[in-house]
Amino acid sequence: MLLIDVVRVSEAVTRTSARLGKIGHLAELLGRVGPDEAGIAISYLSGELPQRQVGVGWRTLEDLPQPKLAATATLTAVDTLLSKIKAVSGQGSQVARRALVAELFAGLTSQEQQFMSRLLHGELRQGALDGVMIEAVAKASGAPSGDVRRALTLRGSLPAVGAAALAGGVAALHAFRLEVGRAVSPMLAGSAPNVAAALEKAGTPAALEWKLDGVRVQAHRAGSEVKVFTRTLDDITPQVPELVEAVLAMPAEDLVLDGEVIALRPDGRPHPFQVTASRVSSKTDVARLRERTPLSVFFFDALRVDGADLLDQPYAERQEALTRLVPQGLLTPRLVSDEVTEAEQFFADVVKAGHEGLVVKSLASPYAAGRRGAGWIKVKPRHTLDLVVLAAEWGHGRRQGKLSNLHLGARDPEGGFVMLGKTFKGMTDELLAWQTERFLELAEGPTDGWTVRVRPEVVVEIAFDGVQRSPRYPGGMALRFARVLRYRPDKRVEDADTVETVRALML
Ligand SMILES: Nc1ncnc2c1ncn2[C@@H]1O[C@H](COP(=O)(O)OP(=O)(O)OP(=O)(O)O)[C@@H](O)[C@H]1O
Repeated sequence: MLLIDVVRVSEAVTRTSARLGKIGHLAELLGRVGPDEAGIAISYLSGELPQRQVGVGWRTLEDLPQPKLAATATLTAVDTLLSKIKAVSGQGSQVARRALVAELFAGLTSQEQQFMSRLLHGELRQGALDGVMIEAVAKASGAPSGDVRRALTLRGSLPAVGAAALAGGVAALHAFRLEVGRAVSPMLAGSAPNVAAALEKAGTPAALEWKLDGVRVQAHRAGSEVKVFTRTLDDITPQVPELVEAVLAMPAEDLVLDGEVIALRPDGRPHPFQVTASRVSSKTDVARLRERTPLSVFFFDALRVDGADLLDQPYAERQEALTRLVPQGLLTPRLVSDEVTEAEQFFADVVKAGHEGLVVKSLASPYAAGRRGAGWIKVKPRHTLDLVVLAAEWGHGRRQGKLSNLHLGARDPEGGFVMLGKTFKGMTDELLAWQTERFLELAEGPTDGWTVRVRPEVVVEIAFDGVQRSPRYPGGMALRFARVLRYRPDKRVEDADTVETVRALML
């Protein structure tokens, strides 16, 4: 298939506002693409490269070669060149990479060049499109969309799942199983404003588990080999030797466990989140870092033990498997209770111990991989949301010349964002300087000299006192006393909280 076919469909999808219309355009193309190129087409249309990052910056794309007049580049040819670009590294790599980038762009028309530049910069990435793409794959392959979703949670890659569905239909989708060594999208938690509401949602008795503010980890073991993945399915095995050793010491050779790693101080209280995050992301000198900032491991779920998949088993049974396997000190502290006062006391204790709050879990719920399942509900003393910055206003007075007041949006699962309020609180001078620079880079559209609209790419963690009804904003609700806690460069826009999550917090 030619790249131009994909470019045209991508443009048609952007122009169409109706969901069904978007699905129709995508399904039509997927019905035509051959099995070898289906994965590439789905990647590009989702705004991603199969190679993820290829290391081409703006500088490399400053002066592009003359575009071709006729479109002849095939998806395969483009993909092969991108793989070559990614593979070039080491001495003199800049020059070699530039030459390959020039070769790639010299084969494209100007319409394709524009598409490819935006693709390389991640500007076409839209998490909201995932749902649409799942429906399109279902439509083009004749498989139910539920089957596409399930395979996706087990494989985590829409291009791989989509290509399989298009080639082999339902049967190919059913062949996706939990595999040791291949990361599964982790189950996520919904929210409740307090412990009583969480218990009501989960159904009693429910399990109350400490919510540790560390880094989510999924550990896989096959024989003597262990692999560890993050919430975004990145392999971090070399960075977390403590976890690898803990898993190797367990009496099962075939397992997949879910948990959290966190850096604790000698007195057992947690370090600030950044300390754990930076320890986990540091790749060099791990042995020395480990001495200075050891990681503690807490497991809270078992997805597979000795050949048995537990994903569809109720929480209570998965816990039994977990407690048989994992030493007491490595289990996340928990309490099973059906009493609000007891549960509130447990919540107060965990917060006093310096931790984030609780995750309240329904004893009957299966492991809803990749979903914000109703079976897990988080409760924190301070409400926080991960929101997307939609615009920023120039400050005045001491903040003259700085972009200050942020317009905050929650993700609409149907696409786009719903504005929930503004805040200029919680910003240090350093943060103001950083955000001014960042948002000017992301500025788009006309400005009234006051408000700068920005591409919705930055996720910020906001603390607030509650959600109230408000006719002023399109979602009919607004945050009370919103303030900035920190930016979340570790989160993608697709990971930001949705309007539904916010609605669940309205009292
Ligand atoms: N006992 C626990 N059970 C489940 N998740 C836990 C637990 N303790 C800590 N966590 C962490 O909390 C997260 C669950 O909340 P959620 O699914 O909303 O993720 P999140 O968006 O990263 O939330 P937050 O920013 O509030 O940590 C998990 O991803 C995990 O990292």
